Amino acid sequence: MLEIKNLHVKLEEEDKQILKGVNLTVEAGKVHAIMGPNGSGKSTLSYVLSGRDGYEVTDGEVTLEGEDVLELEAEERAAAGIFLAFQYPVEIPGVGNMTFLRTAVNAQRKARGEEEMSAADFLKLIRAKAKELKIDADMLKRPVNVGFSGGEKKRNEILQMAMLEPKMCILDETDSGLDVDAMKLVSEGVNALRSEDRGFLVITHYQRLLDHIKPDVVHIMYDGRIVKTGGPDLALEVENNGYADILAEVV
Ligand SMILES: Nc1ncnc2c1ncn2[C@@H]1O[C@H](COP(=O)(O)OP(=O)(O)OP(=O)(O)O)[C@@H](O)[C@H]1O
Repeated sequence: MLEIKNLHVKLEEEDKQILKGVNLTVEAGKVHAIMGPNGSGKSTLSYVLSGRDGYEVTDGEVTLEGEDVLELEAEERAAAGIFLAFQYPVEIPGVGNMTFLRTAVNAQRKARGEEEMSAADFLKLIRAKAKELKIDADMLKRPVNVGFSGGEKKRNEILQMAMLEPKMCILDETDSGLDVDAMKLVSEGVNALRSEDRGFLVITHYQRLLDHIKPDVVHIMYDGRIVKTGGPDLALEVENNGYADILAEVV
C-alpha cells in the first residue's frame, strides 16, 4: 500500500537533514507502529507524507498503491487517501466543525469523481460516528477545535478520520493528552476502521496505546532512520527497558 524507499528530507529554511534514508512498507490491512526517542524524525515523516510545506525531499521515493505521492499537492494526497491525525491539532476559528467536515468529505468525493454526500446522509453519518466517539452535538457546531480540550481535539481527529475513510491512516501521537477512557474510545474508533484495504502508521511513545490498537509490526526510529523492526514485543521491550539497549545494538 504505502512504500517508502530511502527517503531523505531536509528542512527548506535551514540546511538540516532530518530524515536520512527511511525505508518502510505498510501493507494493506496492517498496522505499523513507529516508536523512537524525541527528535528522531517521526513527526517529520508524517508531515512529509501528508505534504506539509517546509521540507525538501533530497532523495528517495514514496508511493501509495504504486502512485508517486511526492509529486502530489497536500490536497491531492488527501484525495488519494492519505490522512494524518496531528500530534497538535490546529484550531480553525470561524469554521464550524460540521461544515469543515462536510466540505472535506465532499471535496474528496469530487476529486475522486464520486457524487457528493447529501446533507441528510452526512448528518446521519456524522451523528452516528460522533456518538461512538462520545463527541457531543455541541462540539460539532463549534469552530474546529476552538476551545476543545486536548483530549477532545484528539477525538475530533479520529472523527475526521472516520468520516473521510482514508486508505492510509497516519496517527501522530494521538494518545498524548488522552485520559484512559478516551484512549479506549479512540482505540475503538481506530480498530473499527481496520480493514483489509486500509493501512495504519501509528506513531506513539507508549506501549499502552498498542495494548488497544494491536500493531502487526513495530519500528524504532532513531536519527532519521528506522533502525530496528520487530513484532509487538519490541514495544514491550521499549516500555520495560527504554531505548538504550536497542540503540546500543544497532547504532
Ligand atoms: N521547523 C524546524 N526547524 C528546526 N528544527 C526542526 C524543525 N522541524 C523539525 N526539526 C528538528 O528535526 C528533528 C526531528 O523532529 P521531529 O518532530 O520529527 O521528531 P519526533 O521524533 O517526532 O520527536 P517527538 O517524539 O519529540 O515528537 C528534531 O531535532 C527537531 O528539532
